[in-house]
Amino acid sequence: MSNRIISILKKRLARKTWDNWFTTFQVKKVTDDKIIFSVGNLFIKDWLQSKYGSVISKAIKEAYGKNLDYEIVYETTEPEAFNKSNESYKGPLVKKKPLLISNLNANYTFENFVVGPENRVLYEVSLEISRNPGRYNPFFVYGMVGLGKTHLLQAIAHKIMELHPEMRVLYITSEQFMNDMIDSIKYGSVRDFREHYRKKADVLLIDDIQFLIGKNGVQKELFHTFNELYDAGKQIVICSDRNPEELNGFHDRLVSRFQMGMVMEICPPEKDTRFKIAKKFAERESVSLPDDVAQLLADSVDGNLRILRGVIIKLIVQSSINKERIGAALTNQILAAFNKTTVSIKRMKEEDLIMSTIEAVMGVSPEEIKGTSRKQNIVLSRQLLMYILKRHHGKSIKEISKITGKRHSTVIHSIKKIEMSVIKGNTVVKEKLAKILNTMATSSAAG
Ligand SMILES: Nc1ncnc2c1ncn2[C@@H]1O[C@H](COP(=O)(O)OP(=O)(O)OP(=O)(O)O)[C@@H](O)[C@H]1O
Repeated sequence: MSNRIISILKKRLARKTWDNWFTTFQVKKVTDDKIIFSVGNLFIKDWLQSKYGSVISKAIKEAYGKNLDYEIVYETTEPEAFNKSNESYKGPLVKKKPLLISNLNANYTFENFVVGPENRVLYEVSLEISRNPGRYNPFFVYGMVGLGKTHLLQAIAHKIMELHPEMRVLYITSEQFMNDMIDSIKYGSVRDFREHYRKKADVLLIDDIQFLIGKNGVQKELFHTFNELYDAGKQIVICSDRNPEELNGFHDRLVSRFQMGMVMEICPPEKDTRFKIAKKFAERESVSLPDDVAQLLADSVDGNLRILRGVIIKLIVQSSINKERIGAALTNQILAAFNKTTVSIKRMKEEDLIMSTIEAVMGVSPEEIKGTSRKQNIVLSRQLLMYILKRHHGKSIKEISKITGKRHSTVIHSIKKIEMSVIKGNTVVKEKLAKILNTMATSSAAG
């Protein structure tokens, strides 16, 4: 009979709804007058009760031929952590004046976030988190590059500040967290660093967590920060380019913390949504985009929305310089130029892209990098390549050794050398590294 309720529900609900909300839903116990269901996540329990209560009641009636009460319970794999957090949460701990302790992009709001069917649930959940910070913890959003993760994170931050002005909201990238940690070690201010992250924020939003892959020391620090905030019932929101299980090289205990709350994927926008997003991008620049142009863009550019935005910005700039109307002709021209660059970038292997960027920034060719010269600039370029391959692209020592033709011990030594330079605050190395990474990010985003 219990299987029957599950199959009735499956039939009544859309596939996407089932996948989003009901995959952990099970019949736990049936008594004469009550059915107890269990789910694997606290947020889902509340969400099902408030949004799908009547569907569940109807399924019970269909299965048993009568109305029966039901209850949904949450079965945790980490009972202590969850219970502790719920008991201890009694609203924001720091009741102070509205205080923004991070820089947010004013455009990244819910109002500017175009919602299509592919991301409606994610949008609703994000709003719900903003209304009840600390209740559904943590909230983990993952998805491919340029799909709006940062936008959504910051929209949550904006909304929480609007609805709960007493809360202190801290938005950071994980790279910033790492740099702050390194600086605090360097300047002997670890206590201040911990105070800042563990005590001052009521809401912590961390962008691009995948940046910490392989960075064990920073992960350890983050783990303690996470636990302290979590135990105090403070909201944690995290985003990443991959789901928690795919965060290879992350401590298991951190991954399991990420999985304790709500994990949701941000999906690529469908064509109709891209049309609306194109209009919104132009509107953000105070320009009205004709429908035929928005349609052409929605048909031509999919995936990374930063490319769509890049095309629209170019379109606006070109039309203003040339005093030319924004129409299909100009749009096609700009699209063609964009396609050339993005296609050639896509065709490149990541190591070739890094090497060509190093060549542009350092003036050292791939042949010189793979060669045996001990010239200072060439050695530094070689070490930077190995460091980026390891720390930013998760390549193994073996793979890096194959790409560069260098021995394992040389690869390990080179990576350590750059790491130490960053920790010690060597400005030349830090600046070159930042320039290479920024150049790569810009070229892969927009060509
Ligand atoms: N649904 C949306 N509606 C309106 N604008 C959007 C939407 N999704 C993304 N954008 C815009 O697309 C651009 C890229 O989004 P964003 O930087 O948030 O992507 P991301 O997923 O964080 O990328 P990355 O993985 O590189 O960090 C931003 O200008 C953002 O405002």
